[in-house]
Amino acid sequence: MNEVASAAARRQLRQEIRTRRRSLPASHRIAAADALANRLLALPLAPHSGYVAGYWAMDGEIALHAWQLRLPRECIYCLPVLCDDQTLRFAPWRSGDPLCTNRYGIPEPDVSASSLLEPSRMVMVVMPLVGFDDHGNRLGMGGGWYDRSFAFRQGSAAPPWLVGAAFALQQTPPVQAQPWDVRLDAVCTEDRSFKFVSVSP
Ligand SMILES: Nc1nc2c(c(=O)[nH]1)N(C=O)[C@@H](CNc1ccc(C(=O)N[C@@H](CCC(=O)O)C(=O)O)cc1)CN2
Ligand SMILES: Nc1ncnc2c1ncn2[C@@H]1O[C@H](COP(=O)(O)OP(=O)(O)OP(=O)(O)O)[C@@H](O)[C@H]1O
Repeated sequence: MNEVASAAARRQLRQEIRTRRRSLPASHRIAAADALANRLLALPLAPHSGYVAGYWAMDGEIALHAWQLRLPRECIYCLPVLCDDQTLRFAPWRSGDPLCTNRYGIPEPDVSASSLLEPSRMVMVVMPLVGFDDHGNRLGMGGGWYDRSFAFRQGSAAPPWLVGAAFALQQTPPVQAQPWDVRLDAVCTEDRSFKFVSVSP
């Protein structure tokens, strides 16, 4: 299959996938969030303790609430916070903790700057995405937030483990990696898990 290479092709692919994703029926979303949680918890790289990052689903993204609720007791669920240096930090968040909205209208923990955690503190990061291919390439919303925040993983091993979460319909033909792209270690959908690295026990 032809590689998706040009910026215009990526833009068009993003729009098509986002439109299809938004039109998924609620019944599928509910079952998919549950199946996703099972798959994320069953990954060989899934941690038993430490900080794990999720996201607040928007724009029809697959939801993480089932995973958050079923995490091992020693794992601390965190949400991303947009920072002025154009990278993400993370903050622990449980249902009921205060939230504010960021520039995209996405809720994020309402905490002081001093309690934000660096991306390198995470053991596992479940990343939102628009599209993914079977090599672990990720097409995001186009802001470069995750690539900038986890650029250090281009030259170093996990942790943090980087795991994409998506509906199966978000799989794309091979996407040409950009120089700044950070490859995913795994992708979980409601249907299957893709593992792009080997994990020693
Ligand atoms: N749930 C979730 N949280 C996330 C991300 C994500 O993809 N999903 N991000 C992943 O990086 C970061 C935010 N990045 C984003 C980048 C662009 C747009 C967006 O809506 N863009 C609009 C137009 C731009 C605008 O409104 O200013 C669009 O494309 O329609 C949203 C989030 C951090 N948090
Ligand atoms: N490590 C980096 N250093 C500097 N700029 C970067 C880096 N990573 C990405 N960018 C910038 O971000 C822009 C958007 O990148 P890209 O289209 O790959 O975003 P994305 O992965 O789709 O977005 P997101 O991570 O927000 O979902 C790029 O044009 C690039 O200029």
